[in-house]
Amino acid sequence: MDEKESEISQTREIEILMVGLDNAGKTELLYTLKNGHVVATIPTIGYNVETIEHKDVKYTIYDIGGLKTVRVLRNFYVENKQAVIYVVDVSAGERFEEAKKDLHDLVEENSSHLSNAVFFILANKIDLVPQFDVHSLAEHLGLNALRQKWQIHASSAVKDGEKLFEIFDILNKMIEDNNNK
Ligand SMILES: Nc1nc2c(ncn2[C@@H]2O[C@H](COP(=O)(O)OP(=O)(O)OP(=O)(O)O)[C@@H](O)[C@H]2O)c(=O)[nH]1
Ligand SMILES: [Mg+2]
Repeated sequence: MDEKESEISQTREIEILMVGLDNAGKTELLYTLKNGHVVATIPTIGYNVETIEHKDVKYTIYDIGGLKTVRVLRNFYVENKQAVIYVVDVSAGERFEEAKKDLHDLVEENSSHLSNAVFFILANKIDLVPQFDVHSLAEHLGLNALRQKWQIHASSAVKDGEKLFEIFDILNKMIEDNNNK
């Protein structure tokens, strides 16, 4: 790698939209990643944005409040996002249908901006239901209907600690593969 190339790779930036229903655990995930420890959260009325550096890549994450009245805000932040992290509370099975509709609404309402984004579905709060089958969530959410690349992974924003950084490694690879397709 010559000097110029290495300069470019060091300043790589990835913008991520993080969405999902209220109480899914988005803000907990964001600040556990940012601060390295669990924080007390309150429902997000608006959004949070943080930049986190990991292995020479800067990830800027827009965490949009999921309450019904707040979530429309996301439509103002979809531009230039290479990835969407869609967070689902796996302990709230009664809300899977609502999450499915919400996810597909997001994609339909922003089809041009998100046409080349990758989708990272986080089956969060897995610590509360450790036996939960993540693949069944893919079916509940109708992920096979998505035209974009997607993956689904389990997480616990309160228990996983440093392991959460794997999200970035997987996302990075997904984005690279997507750009080279
Ligand atoms: N047990 C457990 N609790 C979690 C997990 N992630 C988040 N929580 C808790 O769930 C509650 C809601 O988390 P938030 O991060 O505020 O949820 P949110 O998705 O940002 O919600 P909105 O801001 O309303 O959209 C908080 O009490 C968190 O501590 C998890 O993985 N496991
Ligand atoms: Mg929040």
